[in-house]
Amino acid sequence: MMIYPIPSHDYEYELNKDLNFSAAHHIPDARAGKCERVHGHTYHVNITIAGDALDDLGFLVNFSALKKLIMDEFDHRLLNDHEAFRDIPPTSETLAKVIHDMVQSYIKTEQPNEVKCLQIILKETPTSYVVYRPKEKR
Ligand SMILES: Nc1nc2c(c(=O)[nH]1)N=C([C@H](O)[C@H](O)COP(=O)(O)OP(=O)(O)OP(=O)(O)O)CN2
Ligand SMILES: [Zn+2]
Repeated sequence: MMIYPIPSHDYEYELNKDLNFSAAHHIPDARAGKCERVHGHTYHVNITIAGDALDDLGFLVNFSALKKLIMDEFDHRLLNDHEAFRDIPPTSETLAKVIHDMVQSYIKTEQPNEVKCLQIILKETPTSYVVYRPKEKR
């Protein structure tokens, strides 16, 4: 089991959601070596959200809603076809930021309580992962 890096904050609540999705991608540049060819991964994502207030259900954010958001967008797709990767390849780094921005935009529009996505961990292979944290914490 992976031990996650922890973002520092002073919010009262912190939520973490793990999920997996399957997708294909390629990095269209010879410098990427074998990754220039289309290949697949079971991506593992860890989403960290924090806030001081819960909604009327007692949720910071619904775990299921977070999973659905990511699965609907990326599961069983070729990531290179996604509009977010029109100008930059779908690497672990770029995908982690895209997922962060999607989650932040979702909670801003759908959650009445003020919550923030503090960190995305994106694990592409058993030996490779990235951590994305937005600059400002609040
Ligand atoms: N900084 C990055 N480097 C690489 C990325 C990336 O997203 N960011 N991606 C790839 C490939 O897509 C590849 O799927 C993953 O590479 P790698 O970790 O080298 O995979 P291996 O299974 O071959 O690694 P082992 O060291 O044999 O476990 C490449 N680089
Ligand atoms: Zn890959």
